[in-house]
Amino acid sequence: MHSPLITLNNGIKIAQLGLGVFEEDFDVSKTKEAVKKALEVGYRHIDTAAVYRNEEEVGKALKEADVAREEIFVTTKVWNTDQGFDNALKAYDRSLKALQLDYIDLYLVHWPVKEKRKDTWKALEKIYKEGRVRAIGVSNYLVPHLEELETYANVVPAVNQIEHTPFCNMNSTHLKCKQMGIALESYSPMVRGLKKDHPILKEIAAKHQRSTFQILIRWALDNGVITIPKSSSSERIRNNFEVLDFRLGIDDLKALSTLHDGTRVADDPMDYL
Ligand SMILES: NC(=O)c1ccc[n+]([C@@H]2O[C@H](COP(=O)([O-])OP(=O)(O)OC[C@H]3O[C@@H](n4cnc5c(N)ncnc54)[C@H](O)[C@@H]3O)[C@@H](O)[C@H]2O)c1
Ligand SMILES: OCCc1c[nH]c2ccccc12
Repeated sequence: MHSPLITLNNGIKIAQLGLGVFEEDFDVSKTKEAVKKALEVGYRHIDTAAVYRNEEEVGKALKEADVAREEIFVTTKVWNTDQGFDNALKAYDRSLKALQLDYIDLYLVHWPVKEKRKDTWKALEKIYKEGRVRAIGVSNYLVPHLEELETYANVVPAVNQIEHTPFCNMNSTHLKCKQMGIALESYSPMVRGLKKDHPILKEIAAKHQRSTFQILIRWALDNGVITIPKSSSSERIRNNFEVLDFRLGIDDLKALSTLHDGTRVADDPMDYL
């Protein structure tokens, strides 16, 4: 069974359910096998970043996997220390080489670094207009960042990747993205397990005979949001993908909409204003 596809604002399609490969301890030894396992299970969307220090491992997995390149959607990101026009151009070339790819499907500005984000976006527009990347986007852009981007962008981001979960719902950003035609992508969809025993989550999980992790992944999918749960465990990689044969009901979504408590696992993008 394959993930549903989302059509981005430039017409290209992305698998709505992907695999994230950020290891908090930067232990890249697990990445290659995790990506190969994910592709074997049916994932066709891999999310990495220059700062994850594992683009080489992702590239090896893509080479070794028995899946055609054109079937796989690969995202990577330009890190904060590589922002600015010339730096971002060089960073893209480094990522392309590390991944051993002829093109990247989606290239994101990792964080809206103040003073540099406009020039960084101009660099990504150059790469995109030259046809060297299939789509460009942003990450950790909230409404103020998007409103500022609207004043200088010639290309509308295809994706905005943010921390968006029932506990840290960025509904105002989601609405702004919809208004701009930007697809929303949720990172840390499982809140890194912090909320796995929440009573409302457990009640919904029991009703569907699923894990609370699967309920959190399904929440993103049923809200039309792209999501990229991370695991390097073969069993969990499979479990996280086994969410395509059920949906949450309106009562489940209403209950999950009451869970916002500000819990987040990443920095607050509002600190980047
Ligand atoms: N753009 C950004 O700034 C940004 C920030 C954070 C993460 N991301 C991306 O999003 C991806 C996912 O986010 P994340 O890794 O922060 O958190 P996540 O919510 O995907 O949770 C990952 C954690 O949950 C555990 N886990 C995974 N599946 C499980 C299961 N079935 N049962 C029990 N535990 C399970 C994993 O061991 C891992 O520790 C990252 O790998 C990265 O690609 C992007
Ligand atoms: O995309 C994940 C970004 C991130 C989260 N925690 C970090 C620590 C150091 C560098 C990058 C990150």
